[in-house]
Amino acid sequence: MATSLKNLSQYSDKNIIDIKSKKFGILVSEWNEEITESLFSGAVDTLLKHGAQKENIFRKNVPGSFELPLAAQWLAAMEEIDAVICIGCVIQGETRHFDFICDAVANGITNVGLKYNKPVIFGVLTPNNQQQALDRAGGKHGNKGDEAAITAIKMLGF
Ligand SMILES: Nc1c(NC[C@H](O)[C@H](O)[C@H](O)CO)[nH]c(=O)[nH]c1=O
Ligand SMILES: CC(=O)[C@@H](O)COP(=O)(O)O
Repeated sequence: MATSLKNLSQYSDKNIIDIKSKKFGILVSEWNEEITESLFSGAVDTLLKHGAQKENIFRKNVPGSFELPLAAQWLAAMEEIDAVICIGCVIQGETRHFDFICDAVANGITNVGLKYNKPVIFGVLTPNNQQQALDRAGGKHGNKGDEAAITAIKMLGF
């Protein structure tokens, strides 16, 4: 289903586990900062809304989305981290650079979760333009950060 047909901030909150003791690493790409800060706020607000403790949410910045997989690996390797949320926004430019970054980031993040057997969430927007990004970072289509956070919570309750 296309995001335009669903709101990223609307989800079922049935069967949500107690996450008071859970520790979350959140990685935030500095590229497209206006967007990624909105995504980060959405993720944190959602975690806190469902009972996470502020002192159990650990933020680290990365230069760009391409660095998310390596940083996710560093966090996932920490025994005390229960889940990692990767926040980024890769906006299509004039060249194929977009394709290479998006593929590398998606595959890299997937592999980290599989390697460390814990939720490593893809909270990365890959829009064609700035407006599509704004629409998904607290705009008319909701906030991808909300979706990433509730996904982490649900996976911890698997
Ligand atoms: N163009 C975007 C980038 N580019 C930077 C890369 O992510 C990476 O930091 C660089 O290639 C050095 O390894 N990153 C984004 O997150 N979003 C973009 O739109
Ligand atoms: C996704 C990117 O790296 C992109 O913003 C770079 O832009 P361009 O393809 O015009 O160099």
